[in-house]
Amino acid sequence: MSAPTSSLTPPEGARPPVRHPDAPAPGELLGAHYDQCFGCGRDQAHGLHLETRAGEGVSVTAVFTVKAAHQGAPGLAHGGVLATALDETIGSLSWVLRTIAVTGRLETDYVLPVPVDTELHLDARVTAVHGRKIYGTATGRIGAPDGPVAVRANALFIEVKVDHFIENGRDTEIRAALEDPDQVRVARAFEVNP
Ligand SMILES: CCCCC/C=C\C/C=C\C/C=C\C/C=C\CCCC(=O)SCCNC(=O)CCNC(=O)[C@H](O)C(C)(C)COP(=O)(O)OP(=O)(O)OC[C@H]1O[C@@H](n2cnc3c(N)ncnc32)[C@H](O)[C@@H]1OP(=O)(O)O
Repeated sequence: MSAPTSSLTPPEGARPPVRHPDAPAPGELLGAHYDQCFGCGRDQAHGLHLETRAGEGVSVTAVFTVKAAHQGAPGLAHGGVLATALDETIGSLSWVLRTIAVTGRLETDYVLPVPVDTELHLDARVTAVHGRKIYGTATGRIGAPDGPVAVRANALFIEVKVDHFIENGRDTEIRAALEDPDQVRVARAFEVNP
């Protein structure tokens, strides 16, 4: 029987990721890509408020503090919320690639329960790129960057243009985003590729 293949395994011909020359410096705090984003948005009252920083190479780190609103079982984080934190962290690699991409597939391993009030320290990196397909991986650790591994994910992101959002988003929010100079500046920053 041949080895199992997965859409999360980079195909032959995939290449290593390239850090964009204008990527934020390692350690630099990445802003929100959208103020209403459930993962990183500053104005999203119900969100995770992830604080993400650029790393070395094509990597990022993030911190997510688990709140009572994120519970699934008493005193423990909901698995879907943890998947969101992993998804958002991998998605933030967009800032380092300067490429807009959306999640096509996300596979999550839950290793340890994560209590409320935990600071979950996440790190993510791009492992390979093949055409519009971007392969990423992320790990979440409890309490510190070298704490015990609680969650892991592998993901396939697909590169899209800003038009993806303009064509698919609800009119009200798209109009507001296009009228917000800060939002337009963020979107433009991702459109310029060498
Ligand atoms: C003006 C407002 C602007 C606002 C935004 C501004 C800036 C944003 C900037 C930066 C973003 C920064 C950070 C983001 C951080 C976190 C966000 C979290 C990420 C998310 O939470 S994001 C939401 C969830 N996400 C979706 O909402 C996607 C829904 N979906 C689709 O919109 C389509 O489905 C799409 C576009 C994915 C593909 O559609 P498509 O037509 O363009 O391309 P196609 O189907 O041809 O796929 C091309 C190749 O990918 C392979 N492929 C595709 N899907 C696959 C799958 N699932 N599994 C395995 N392989 C797959 C195909 O097999 C083919 O492979 P091959 O080339 O080898 O044949």
